[in-house]
Amino acid sequence: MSAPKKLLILPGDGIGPEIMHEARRIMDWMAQARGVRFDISEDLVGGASLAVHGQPITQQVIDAARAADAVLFGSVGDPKWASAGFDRRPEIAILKLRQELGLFANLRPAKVFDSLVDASTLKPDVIRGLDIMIVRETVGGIYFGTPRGIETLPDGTRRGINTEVYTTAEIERVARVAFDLARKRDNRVCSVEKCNVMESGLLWKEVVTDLHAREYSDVELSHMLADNCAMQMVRNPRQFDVIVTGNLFGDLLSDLASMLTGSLGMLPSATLGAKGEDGRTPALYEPIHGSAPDIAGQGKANPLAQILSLAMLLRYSFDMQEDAAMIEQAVSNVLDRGLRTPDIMSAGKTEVNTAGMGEAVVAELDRLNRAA
Ligand SMILES: NC(=O)c1ccc[n+]([C@@H]2O[C@H](COP(=O)([O-])OP(=O)(O)OC[C@H]3O[C@@H](n4cnc5c(N)ncnc54)[C@H](O)[C@@H]3O)[C@@H](O)[C@H]2O)c1
Ligand SMILES: CC(C)[C@H](C(=O)O)[C@@H](O)C(=O)O
Ligand SMILES: [Mg+2]
Repeated sequence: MSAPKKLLILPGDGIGPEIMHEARRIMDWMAQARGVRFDISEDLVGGASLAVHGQPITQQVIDAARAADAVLFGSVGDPKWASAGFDRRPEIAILKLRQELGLFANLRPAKVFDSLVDASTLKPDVIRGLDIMIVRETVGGIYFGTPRGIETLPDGTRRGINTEVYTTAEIERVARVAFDLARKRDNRVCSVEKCNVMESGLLWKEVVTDLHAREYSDVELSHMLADNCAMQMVRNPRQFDVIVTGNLFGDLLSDLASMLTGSLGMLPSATLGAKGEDGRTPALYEPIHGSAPDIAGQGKANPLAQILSLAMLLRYSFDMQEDAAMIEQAVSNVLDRGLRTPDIMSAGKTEVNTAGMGEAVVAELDRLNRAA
């Protein structure tokens, strides 16, 4: 029998530990009801790590993430550390993990569950059946380009600097992920940049166009300026299948896309690296939202993005298609039955707290498992 898969769990800050608790509930159920064995370890990141180790992520955690078959991440960020200095931000934990593990392709699917069409602030007719995949580049662009920093000018005023940098290789590898995904979906990619203003955007467009002509001419390719894309996503989001874009635009567009599905608390993500010589693909799974300090500790957080991130982990890293599909089905059924955390609550539905939603998903999994 092969060794159990190594799973590193990093709950983080704010609502992170609360929603991770519900994902763990699912893992416990899988072990007990389906005999699924994982080699699970858990560690500190973000403000939780700063409080104990004085740094947002330790080398030990980075090494453990590298050694794991997959990482399930919660969220980081805590206003307590706002004045601790830019080098001691909790958010460094996720940025460092992406960089150190080479996690360059962040897959952010925005799918509308039928029973949540009324939860979106957009009209049901606009979002019913929506299924978009945003592929966001996550180790380059303005997040990491140099020069960067804050400098004091001779006249005593200050200047903040960040630089958008993309190389051909960085653009090509993320575009390849988008084209490959499109082939398994509706076969359409929309590449998003601002080539009208930024040279890095111009290069982005050229590289994607060249790669398409060389290797992916069977896929329909379109290009869109990022500002127009934000508008089109609200006007007519179903026009999109796969969107591929850089780090910052992808961050903004995916938060926007989450509201089409009803709530930021609904969107999971997978961030993948390049396959190594050992045949393993480094991967981290996390909700796209943050630590939500405004609702932390109140039992109000929606755990579904975290639970759906676990489903993505099972599908992409462990090839457990049946288990992943069963979790997604359980989530869908629970929503069909009218259970809602406050962020997706509407008239006539039943409000539950974070634990209530997790328990309901487990009960539904149990029902589906017995019926199978
Ligand atoms: N990957 C990450 O760990 C990550 C992602 C985004 C933001 N952050 C960090 O999180 C902190 C808070 O940032 P923010 O407030 O701008 O963004 P946020 O995503 O934490 O919250 C934005 C809004 O959405 C709500 N929300 C988010 N997740 C929810 C959930 N699961 N259920 C119900 N409501 C939910 C929050 O209550 C809040 O009103 C900051 O420190 C930020 O840097 C971390
Ligand atoms: C916390 C922050 C560094 C992060 C990002 O900007 O990538 C977050 O907003 C996200 O979407 O994962
Ligand atoms: Mg974000």
